[in-house]
Amino acid sequence: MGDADTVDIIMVRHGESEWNLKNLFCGWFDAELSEAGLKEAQSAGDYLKGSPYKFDIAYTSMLKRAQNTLANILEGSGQTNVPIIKTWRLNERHYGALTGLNKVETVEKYGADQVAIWRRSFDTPPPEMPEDHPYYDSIRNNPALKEDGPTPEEFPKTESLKLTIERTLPFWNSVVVPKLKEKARILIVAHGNSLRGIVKHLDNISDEDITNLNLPTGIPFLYTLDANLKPVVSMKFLGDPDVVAAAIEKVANQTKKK
Ligand SMILES: O=C(O)[C@H](O)COP(=O)(O)O
Repeated sequence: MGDADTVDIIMVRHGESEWNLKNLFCGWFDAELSEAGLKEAQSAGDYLKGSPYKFDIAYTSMLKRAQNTLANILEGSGQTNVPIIKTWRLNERHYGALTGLNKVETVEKYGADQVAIWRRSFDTPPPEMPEDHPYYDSIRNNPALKEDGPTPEEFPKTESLKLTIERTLPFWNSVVVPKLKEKARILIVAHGNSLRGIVKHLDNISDEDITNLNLPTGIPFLYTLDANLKPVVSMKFLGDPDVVAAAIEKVANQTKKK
């Protein structure tokens, strides 16, 4: 737990989605949680219920896999009264033309090195999503994005991690940072790559080293920040270390044949 000079923040990647289960590139497609993902969210809630962590406010994306993970965490930890702020700026990175493709099949078609660049490099985006792409309309016309979404000019057709960070950081700096400075107790439930961007920013991880970071689904992690919002505790996963390691490995290996 933080002390008088520090502040804690808990972050969680959403539980496994239906498209994670099918090993499809998801991005801005609004996939549901899988049964396993729902259970992950409920387990995270149970864990937090028995922990000292209580929240004053929660932030999440405009995508239901993150929103439903958050709802289950708050319900499981007995904190359903926590106000929730939703923003497109916490959405998963947009996977462009890869959206809906199977990750292993994409490796077979383009090679492991190219797919690794598209998944984990800092500034190389996947190919743009064309307007005749099977998922272009459902993404572009997602009603959730009418509540809070990019302007037509901002609406991405693909995103690198760099581009994702460029639209997440304005939210982090203008909304989250002032709350952290007030010592608010914050929970963020978002996505593998929008969270990789926040982690990169907090820990000042190099553009090269960030390629090695994979975040597991549904396992909360803690940052404890000093008065200058510099980490004194970085990415401390709140769960069994063996379970965490296996979950991270599972994400890394999604592009490998079973
Ligand atoms: O958007 C997706 O496909 C996943 O949520 C993240 O996929 P990745 O781990 O392949 O970046």
